[in-house]
Amino acid sequence: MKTFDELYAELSLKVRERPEGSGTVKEFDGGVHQIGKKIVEEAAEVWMAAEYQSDDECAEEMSQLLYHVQVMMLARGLTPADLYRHL
Ligand SMILES: N=c1c2ncn([C@@H]3O[C@H](COP(=O)(O)OP(=O)(O)OP(=O)(O)O)[C@@H](O)[C@H]3O)c2ncn1[C@@H]1O[C@H](COP(=O)(O)O)[C@@H](O)[C@H]1O
Repeated sequence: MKTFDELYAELSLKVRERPEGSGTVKEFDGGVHQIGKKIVEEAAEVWMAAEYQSDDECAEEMSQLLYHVQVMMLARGLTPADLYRHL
Protein backbone atom coordinates (compact mmCIF):
# COMPACT_ATOMS: atom_id res chain seq x y z
CA MET A 1 0.00 0.00 0.00
CA LYS A 2 1.27 3.53 -0.77
CA THR A 3 0.08 7.10 -0.66
CA PHE A 4 -0.27 9.48 -3.60
CA ASP A 5 2.99 11.20 -2.60
CA GLU A 6 4.85 7.89 -2.21
CA LEU A 7 3.72 6.69 -5.65
CA TYR A 8 4.80 10.02 -7.17
CA ALA A 9 8.26 9.67 -5.58
CA GLU A 10 8.54 6.10 -6.92
CA LEU A 11 7.48 7.11 -10.44
CA SER A 12 9.85 10.11 -10.43
CA LEU A 13 12.71 7.75 -9.65
CA LYS A 14 11.65 5.35 -12.41
CA VAL A 15 11.60 8.16 -14.96
CA ARG A 16 15.01 9.37 -13.76
CA GLU A 17 16.75 5.99 -13.57
CA ARG A 18 14.87 4.29 -16.44
CA PRO A 19 15.01 0.67 -15.21
CA GLU A 20 14.59 -2.07 -17.81
CA GLY A 21 10.96 -3.22 -18.21
CA SER A 22 9.31 -0.30 -16.44
CA GLY A 23 5.81 0.31 -17.77
CA THR A 24 6.02 3.84 -16.39
CA VAL A 25 9.10 4.66 -18.47
CA LYS A 26 7.37 3.24 -21.58
CA GLU A 27 4.22 5.29 -20.95
CA PHE A 28 6.23 8.43 -20.11
CA ASP A 29 8.18 8.06 -23.38
CA GLY A 30 4.88 7.91 -25.28
CA GLY A 31 4.33 11.58 -24.43
CA VAL A 32 1.28 13.60 -23.40
CA HIS A 33 -0.88 12.45 -26.33
CA GLN A 34 -0.56 8.75 -25.47
CA ILE A 35 -0.78 9.38 -21.72
CA GLY A 36 -3.89 11.48 -22.31
CA LYS A 37 -5.53 8.56 -24.11
CA LYS A 38 -4.81 6.29 -21.11
CA ILE A 39 -6.34 8.87 -18.76
CA VAL A 40 -9.52 9.05 -20.83
CA GLU A 41 -9.67 5.24 -21.03
CA GLU A 42 -9.22 4.86 -17.27
CA ALA A 43 -11.74 7.61 -16.54
CA ALA A 44 -14.32 5.68 -18.58
CA GLU A 45 -13.44 2.50 -16.66
CA VAL A 46 -13.96 4.37 -13.37
CA TRP A 47 -17.38 5.50 -14.59
CA MET A 48 -18.41 1.98 -15.66
CA ALA A 49 -17.08 0.47 -12.42
CA ALA A 50 -19.03 3.00 -10.38
CA GLU A 51 -22.19 2.12 -12.31
CA TYR A 52 -21.88 -1.66 -12.40
CA GLN A 53 -19.04 -3.10 -10.32
CA SER A 54 -18.07 -3.70 -6.70
CA ASP A 55 -16.55 -1.13 -4.36
CA ASP A 56 -13.18 -2.88 -4.60
CA GLU A 57 -13.22 -2.99 -8.41
CA CYS A 58 -14.24 0.67 -8.46
CA ALA A 59 -11.39 1.57 -6.09
CA GLU A 60 -8.95 -0.33 -8.31
CA GLU A 61 -10.04 1.58 -11.41
CA MET A 62 -9.74 4.85 -9.48
CA SER A 63 -6.21 3.93 -8.39
CA GLN A 64 -5.27 3.27 -12.02
CA LEU A 65 -6.65 6.64 -13.03
CA LEU A 66 -4.52 8.31 -10.35
CA TYR A 67 -1.48 6.40 -11.62
CA HIS A 68 -1.94 7.65 -15.20
CA VAL A 69 -2.54 11.19 -13.93
CA GLN A 70 0.78 10.95 -12.12
CA VAL A 71 2.56 9.86 -15.32
CA MET A 72 1.02 12.92 -16.99
CA MET A 73 2.23 15.10 -14.10
CA LEU A 74 5.75 13.83 -14.75
CA ALA A 75 5.43 14.41 -18.49
CA ARG A 76 4.40 18.02 -17.78
CA GLY A 77 6.94 18.54 -14.98
CA LEU A 78 4.23 19.03 -12.35
CA THR A 79 4.57 17.99 -8.71
CA PRO A 80 1.89 17.04 -6.15
CA ALA A 81 2.37 20.51 -4.60
CA ASP A 82 1.32 22.08 -7.92
CA LEU A 83 -1.98 20.18 -7.66
CA TYR A 84 -2.51 20.64 -3.93
CA ARG A 85 -2.37 24.39 -4.47
CA HIS A 86 -5.72 24.06 -6.25
CA LEU A 87 -7.48 21.73 -3.80
N1 LIG B 1 0.04 1.69 -9.82
C1 LIG B 1 0.42 1.35 -10.95
C2 LIG B 1 -0.47 1.22 -12.08
N2 LIG B 1 -1.80 1.41 -12.19
C3 LIG B 1 -2.09 1.17 -13.47
N3 LIG B 1 -0.99 0.82 -14.17
C4 LIG B 1 -0.88 0.53 -15.61
O1 LIG B 1 -2.16 0.64 -16.18
C5 LIG B 1 -2.55 -0.61 -16.78
C6 LIG B 1 -3.99 -0.85 -16.45
O2 LIG B 1 -4.64 -0.38 -17.50
P1 LIG B 1 -5.79 -1.23 -18.17
O3 LIG B 1 -6.89 -1.47 -17.19
O4 LIG B 1 -6.13 -0.50 -19.41
O5 LIG B 1 -5.11 -2.62 -18.45
P2 LIG B 1 -4.52 -3.12 -19.80
O6 LIG B 1 -5.47 -2.76 -20.91
O7 LIG B 1 -4.19 -4.56 -19.61
O8 LIG B 1 -3.19 -2.26 -19.93
P3 LIG B 1 -2.43 -1.85 -21.25
O9 LIG B 1 -2.37 -3.09 -22.12
O10 LIG B 1 -3.21 -0.72 -21.86
O11 LIG B 1 -1.07 -1.40 -20.76
C7 LIG B 1 -1.66 -1.65 -16.18
O12 LIG B 1 -1.42 -2.70 -17.10
C8 LIG B 1 -0.40 -0.86 -15.91
O13 LIG B 1 0.32 -0.79 -17.14
C9 LIG B 1 0.04 0.84 -13.33
N4 LIG B 1 1.36 0.60 -13.53
C10 LIG B 1 2.18 0.72 -12.47
N5 LIG B 1 1.76 1.08 -11.21
C11 LIG B 1 2.73 1.19 -10.10
O14 LIG B 1 3.77 2.05 -10.53
C12 LIG B 1 5.02 1.63 -10.00
C13 LIG B 1 6.04 1.52 -11.10
O15 LIG B 1 5.65 0.56 -12.04
P4 LIG B 1 6.65 0.16 -13.24
O16 LIG B 1 7.04 1.39 -13.94
O17 LIG B 1 5.84 -0.76 -14.12
O18 LIG B 1 7.82 -0.53 -12.61
C14 LIG B 1 4.75 0.30 -9.27
O19 LIG B 1 4.63 0.60 -7.88
C15 LIG B 1 3.42 -0.14 -9.80
O20 LIG B 1 2.67 -0.82 -8.84
